[in-house]
Amino acid sequence: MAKNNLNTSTNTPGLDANRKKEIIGIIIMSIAVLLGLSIFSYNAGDYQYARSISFIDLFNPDANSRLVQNWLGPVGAYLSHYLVHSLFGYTSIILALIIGYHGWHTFRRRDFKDLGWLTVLSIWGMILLSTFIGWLTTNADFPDDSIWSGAAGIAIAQVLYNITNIGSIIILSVLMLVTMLMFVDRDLQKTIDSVKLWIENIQEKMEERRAARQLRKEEKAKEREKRLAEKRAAKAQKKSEKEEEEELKKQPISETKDEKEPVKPAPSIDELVEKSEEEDQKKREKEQSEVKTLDTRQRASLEKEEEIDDEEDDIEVSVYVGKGDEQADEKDLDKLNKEKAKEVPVIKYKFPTVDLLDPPPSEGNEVDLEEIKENKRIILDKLKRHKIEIVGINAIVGPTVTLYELEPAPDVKISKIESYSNDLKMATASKGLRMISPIPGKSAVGIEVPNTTRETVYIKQVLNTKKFVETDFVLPVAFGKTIENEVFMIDLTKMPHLLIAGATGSGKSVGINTIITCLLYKCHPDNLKFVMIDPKKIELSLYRNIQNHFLAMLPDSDEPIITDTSKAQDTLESLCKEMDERYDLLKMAMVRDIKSYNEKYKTGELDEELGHRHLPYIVVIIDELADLMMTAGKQIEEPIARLAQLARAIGIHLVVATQRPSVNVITGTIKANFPARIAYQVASKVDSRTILDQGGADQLIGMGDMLFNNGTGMIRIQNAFVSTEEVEKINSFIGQQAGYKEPFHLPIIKDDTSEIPDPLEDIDEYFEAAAKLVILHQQGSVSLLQRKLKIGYNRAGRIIDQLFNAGIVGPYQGSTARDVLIQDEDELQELLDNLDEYD
Ligand SMILES: Nc1ncnc2c1ncn2[C@@H]1O[C@H](COP(=O)(O)OP(=O)(O)OP(=O)(O)O)[C@@H](O)[C@H]1O
Repeated sequence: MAKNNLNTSTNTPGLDANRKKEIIGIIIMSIAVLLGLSIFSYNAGDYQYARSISFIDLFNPDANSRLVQNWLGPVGAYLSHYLVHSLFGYTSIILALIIGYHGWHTFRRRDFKDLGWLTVLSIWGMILLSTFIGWLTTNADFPDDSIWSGAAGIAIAQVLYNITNIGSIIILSVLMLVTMLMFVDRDLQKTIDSVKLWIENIQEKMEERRAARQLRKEEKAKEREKRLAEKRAAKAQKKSEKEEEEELKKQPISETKDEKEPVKPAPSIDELVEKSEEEDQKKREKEQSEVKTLDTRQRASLEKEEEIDDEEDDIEVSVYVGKGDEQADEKDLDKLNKEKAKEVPVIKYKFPTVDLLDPPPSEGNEVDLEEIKENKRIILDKLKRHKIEIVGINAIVGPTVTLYELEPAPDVKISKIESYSNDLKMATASKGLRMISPIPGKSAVGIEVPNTTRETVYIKQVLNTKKFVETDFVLPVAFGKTIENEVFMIDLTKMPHLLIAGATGSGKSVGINTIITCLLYKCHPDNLKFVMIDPKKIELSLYRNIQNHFLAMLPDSDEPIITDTSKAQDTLESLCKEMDERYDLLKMAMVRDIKSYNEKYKTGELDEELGHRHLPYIVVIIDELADLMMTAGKQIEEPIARLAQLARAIGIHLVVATQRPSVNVITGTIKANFPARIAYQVASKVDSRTILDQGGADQLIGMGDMLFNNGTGMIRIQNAFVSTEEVEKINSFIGQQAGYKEPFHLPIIKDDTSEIPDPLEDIDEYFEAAAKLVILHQQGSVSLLQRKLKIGYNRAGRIIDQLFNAGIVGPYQGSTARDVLIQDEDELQELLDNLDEYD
């Protein structure tokens, strides 16, 4: 539109906007050249002569103007005096270069977007350089009379020196270095990548050349052989003809001789070409079968939406949209959960109902065929320009991105397409463009281009699918939807720990809420406990409401959500102790994992007297590992690594998130023990590599766009969105129910170096009642206290320890209950009276 206006307003025929730009460009470049020449030919004495020239002198051929040596005469003398002498010395030449570059841009009608940054950086570089030289001139006897630095450079250097003394040269040097690096490239990673790419391209070209040379050599050799063979055949024929003649001469009446064995003719050029084509075909097939073996996952069933055929090119694009998983009936999950709750009579519990979740908007996202057509055109255009031929395109439309599967012509190297990913990114003007090369299982390259309008995946769409409702996973987590619109679900017991990273605002917290929500909708509080560590103090605070149902904590802690680093450390150590205890229990029960253990316990095969108990799964959520690592480092790293290494079989699973995926937060030890990793959008390729061991997460587009890597392959998922209101509703639904008397208690960590604790320190309020019970039953057993006092295993165990310390029961005796050392209540009273602190 603007262009049209411009054209109509210019009435001069032949001088359209573009031509004007070219003329202006040439004028600007000429000015730059003149300026450069005047600076280049600066002469210190010129200015005096130039000043003495009067107006009349300009018409006098013998006037002083003749004495001016500057190539641009008096005008040049003035210009160069101000620029070289008064301002920045010879470094002012940079000004001429900048002006010239602007002229060139105008002439080539290029975009000025990036030029602003370069101009500022160049001017800054000029001032810095002249100051640097000025410093050397004034402080290091640089052989110069300010021509190189100019008066301004010297003045700035002087001021800097007066302020920071010798520090000024260090400051200047560092600034110079940084400026130089910025000149090289604003994004150093990009530079390294492009240098790598460049080297790879050269290598590729050299290889191609070598192959071509080899081919030529082989062809020549074959030709030579062919010629030789022909010669030999001709010779042989001649010889045989001669022999025949001689024979005929010798036996003129004899019958015709036996037919001689024909000489094998040399292969023709056509045969050779055919043979080499066959060999190539075999090679290609072998390559393709190798690629196929990379496939790690099944493709979901896709529905073909449309076939777009453009008149401009003859390649049609087949558009596919995943069918999505079948939705369950609204009441299915609730019904199943009701049954499940009945099976666990320990407490009366109602699972959160599906209607607590917001219904997704009724209208789905339309597939934008125009957008697909446009992207296809851009991609093909770009590749065609680089002489890359594509023979087929599929577009798979996902909720956030569309995957274009490009099938290159047989002779095109897949790595060649990959090298143009930056070009394609610019051409499609997309924020994040990810390349998958090759697509596992296919000899095709994938290009993921973000959709202009993305579709939010709501948690209800994911939880209310048959896949989730009917799953028999123990700890099912349905993260969201894949590009094929499939619900992506894992069993945390199989994974078994998750490491999550993503820049701030990328959707980590929503992701953690999705994980917890999935588990709350599928697990009974008797089977699942959470340990929540939230140094940021806000994200997980909503879950305080469900502490008596689902949270596990240290008995002496008054905060169900751990926000303090030292408490976090204690809790992690306590979890290690719980892990060791669980291992002992599993060993005693002679089972290999928690599932078999709980089954055995349920059937009554395990004796409570020996400390056997039902073991709930424990999911430890750490939202912001960086905060903990910064303050406690090794003390936090060690228990996390231990748990991650060993806790899998005994039902303790870690979900650890951080917004700072640097190597001092995600250390080698932590990383090695978390094979399953999730990356939301991160700031750089380096961050992506820290979390996923490869790039890609830097190309994600935020708001729950994530990559999941379980060590065997990578998959892009749109995380399901669960709002804070939904989380609140679920929590208050559970929190309102009666639940257990207290949160699940983790074992107390005893300081090994300290003595046996004072028997009457932190005495339990049930101490006296417990003492009376064991005396009455003459049996010092934990399960007796658990049953009669309706308390948990840990607390009962602690009370037994206190009874032992007070001399009421005897020491631990393995499988049998402890002896009771007091005979009756009178004796007990006497003992209690003697314990003065207890009075
Ligand atoms: N799956 C999603 N679908 C749609 N929008 C989302 C999704 N996940 C996150 N968002 C949007 O992005 C915003 C930021 O998400 P979130 O708070 O989870 O980021 P974060 O990575 O936890 O950030 P921080 O580290 O600062 O807490 C949310 O308020 C929401 O609007």
